[in-house]
Amino acid sequence: MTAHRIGVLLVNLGTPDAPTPQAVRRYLAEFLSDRRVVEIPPLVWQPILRGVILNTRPKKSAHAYGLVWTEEGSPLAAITRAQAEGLQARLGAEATVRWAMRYGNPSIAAELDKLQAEGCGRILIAPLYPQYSGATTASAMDAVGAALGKLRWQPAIRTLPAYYDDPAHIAALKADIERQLAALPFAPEVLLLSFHGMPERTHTLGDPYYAQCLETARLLGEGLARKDLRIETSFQSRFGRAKWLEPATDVVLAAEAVKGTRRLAVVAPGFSADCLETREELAIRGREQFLAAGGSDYATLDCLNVTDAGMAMLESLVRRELSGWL
Ligand SMILES: C=CC1=C(C)c2cc3[nH]c(cc4nc(cc5[nH]c(cc1n2)c(C)c5CCC(=O)O)C(CCC(=O)O)=C4C)c(C)c3C=C
Ligand SMILES: [Fe+2]
Ligand SMILES: [Fe+2]
Repeated sequence: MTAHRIGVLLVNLGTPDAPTPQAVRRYLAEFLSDRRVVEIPPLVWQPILRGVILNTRPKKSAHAYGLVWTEEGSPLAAITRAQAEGLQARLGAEATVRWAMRYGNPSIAAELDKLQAEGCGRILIAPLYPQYSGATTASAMDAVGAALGKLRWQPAIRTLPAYYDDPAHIAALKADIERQLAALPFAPEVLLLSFHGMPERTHTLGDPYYAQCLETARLLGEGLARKDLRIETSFQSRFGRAKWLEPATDVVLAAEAVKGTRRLAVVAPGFSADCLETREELAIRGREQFLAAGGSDYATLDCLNVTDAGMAMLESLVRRELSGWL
């Protein structure tokens, strides 16, 4: 085998194969059994997961997925695939680009196998999480490690570091958010930066995610600063009974409306691709929460997805990490 080619593997979280309770159950069972995600001893957690959560949540979540499902499948998978195709077009013959999901399909192990079969002896793993968390970035690398553990002949591996404060990332977000704000039919008084939350305990135990979200928010806030727009930060998607990072997005949306904010836009700079959390939780439920509390105009801005700004940023980060290989 000649293994001189360079491979790039884009990795995102994962998503069910279909918006059905059965498919969502399979996905949640894998996701929520990851000890990087739920840091409760398995002897305590597994009975709760199998006895309660997997009997109730799949039906509710499948309904939510059904509201945002596209002809190309789950938004997260469809957009990650499009990002891989876009990056492939930008890198041309210089590298082979594939994409994988940490949970569900296509799996990290299967895509690493394909890259090797295509002659890639050097592979850059690019977890598409701007902010590092053990629950996301490290978990993706655990899956890479597990796949490598089964190989006699391993490829050389590099990893794209978190890019929460990278000037190219902040500039791409700023340009894309300004473009979208200018196209809105109303002028928002508040721009809410909503990041996915996590248990506060995970932060206390030393996970850098919270600090990196706040730094992205600070840099982006400086970049977007103007007199007629107040920028706020919040954390969404609370799961389970433990205390999560605060302030919670749903609480902030209602509180803003109650204190008189009429026009609000929300954007999620912690997601590289739109997904259930943006298209359903923010765009549908968030809207209901804000309008029910007295708001009049609400918009959810898109993630960077496959915009020129987003793809140019991804290409520049990947080329930088491939230096010496390309
Ligand atoms: C962007 C970073 C993410 C962190 C940090 C994160 C932590 C985390 N998430 C859960 C529980 C759930 N998350 C769910 C969906 C989901 N989470 C992320 C990203 C992060 N999660 C994304 C991109 C998505 C969307 C997936 C999609 O298919 O579109 C879900 C599933 C949906 C549902 O049933 O509500 C759960 C559950 C925990 C416990 C956690 C802890 C650190
Ligand atoms: Fe999550
Ligand atoms: Fe959610």
